Amino acid sequence: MATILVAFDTLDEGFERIPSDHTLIRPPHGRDFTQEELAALLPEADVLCSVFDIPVRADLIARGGKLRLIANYAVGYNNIDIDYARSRGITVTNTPHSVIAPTAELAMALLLSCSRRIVELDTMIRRSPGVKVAMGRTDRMGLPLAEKTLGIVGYGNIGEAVAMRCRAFGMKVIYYKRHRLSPQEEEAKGITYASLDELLRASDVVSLHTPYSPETHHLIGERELALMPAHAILINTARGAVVDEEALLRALQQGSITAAGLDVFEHNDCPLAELSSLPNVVMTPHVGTQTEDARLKMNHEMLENVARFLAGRTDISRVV
Ligand SMILES: NC(=O)C1=CN([C@@H]2O[C@H](COP(=O)(O)OP(=O)(O)OC[C@H]3O[C@@H](n4cnc5c(N)ncnc54)[C@H](O)[C@@H]3O)[C@@H](O)[C@H]2O)C=CC1
Ligand SMILES: O=C(O)C(=O)[C@H](O)COP(=O)(O)O
Repeated sequence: MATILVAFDTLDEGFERIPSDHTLIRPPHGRDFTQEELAALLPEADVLCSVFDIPVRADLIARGGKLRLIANYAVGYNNIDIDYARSRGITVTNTPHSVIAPTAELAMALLLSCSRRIVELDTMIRRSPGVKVAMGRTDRMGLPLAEKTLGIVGYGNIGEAVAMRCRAFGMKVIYYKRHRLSPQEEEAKGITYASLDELLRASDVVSLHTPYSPETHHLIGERELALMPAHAILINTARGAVVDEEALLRALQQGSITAAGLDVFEHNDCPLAELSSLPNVVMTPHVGTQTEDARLKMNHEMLENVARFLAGRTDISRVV
């Protein structure tokens, strides 16, 4: 029978999927296991349940002599040393289905907040409690979305869900990914391919949805930001280091793009301090999947992967 080490604090719902003859090791509610605790517990574990903000590096994995499965509670798995896991024959799974809609909804929330300057206007009202804020007819105008162009960088599950929502707002959608879709797929989805440079030049809104990898590190840097029109908006719900945050800060300060909506940040999800003083930035602290529904579904999806793997099934969300 297997020992399942759950590295992080999570809901209880979903654990009923694990047959009771397996041993579960979970941290006390309210906190995650530390790296030291994980290193001490791993030699006993057949399965490790991990999450995007707990690094699962080679030195930690190496402690798991019996480890057969790392089940990540996230679609992104850049917290795991995948090459080392592969070299050890350890399976890695993720939770691709439950994160799609909530993350796409957050991207829409950031987009609408930026395009209609919601946070800036809300702050104005709060600064003068009980006083009507006087707005000139042309003060603080927003960017309309209808008939504008959305550029999706990384057209996978979440990119597609954002594209679908933006099409409902009347936007034209162009996309960039490594492997272009077939003309039939493009036609069915109502999207047009562009190279990254073409997309950046042509888009009024750019929304990032690639995984983080050495290939996507600083995919959007100074050169790419300079290609975007001055009225354009950048949305990042992917991973912080897909964008060169220093370069983004300069672009926003200099007005070479209009606004940014950011859920993720380059340095361990801690935004550069200077971003906080810019009215044209809307920030959230990596909460793409922070809804009750998503948290439940992610738990179920992760634990279903564990239960199926332990039952010898291959119908799991396997990344390695
Ligand atoms: N802010 C949040 O809370 C959340 C963030 N995420 C992030 O969103 C990312 C995307 O998630 P999904 O859409 O589910 O993944 P996915 O695997 O369905 O789609 C990723 C897309 O990016 C493309 N891509 C990969 N490398 C590329 C490159 N170098 N250049 C251009 N395109 C490239 C792929 O071809 C694919 O179309 C995750 O990897 C994760 O980092 C996901 C969920 C929640
Ligand atoms: O799925 C991903 O990739 C994510 O970024 C996660 O949904 C974030 O989940 P938490 O770590 O906030 O539980």
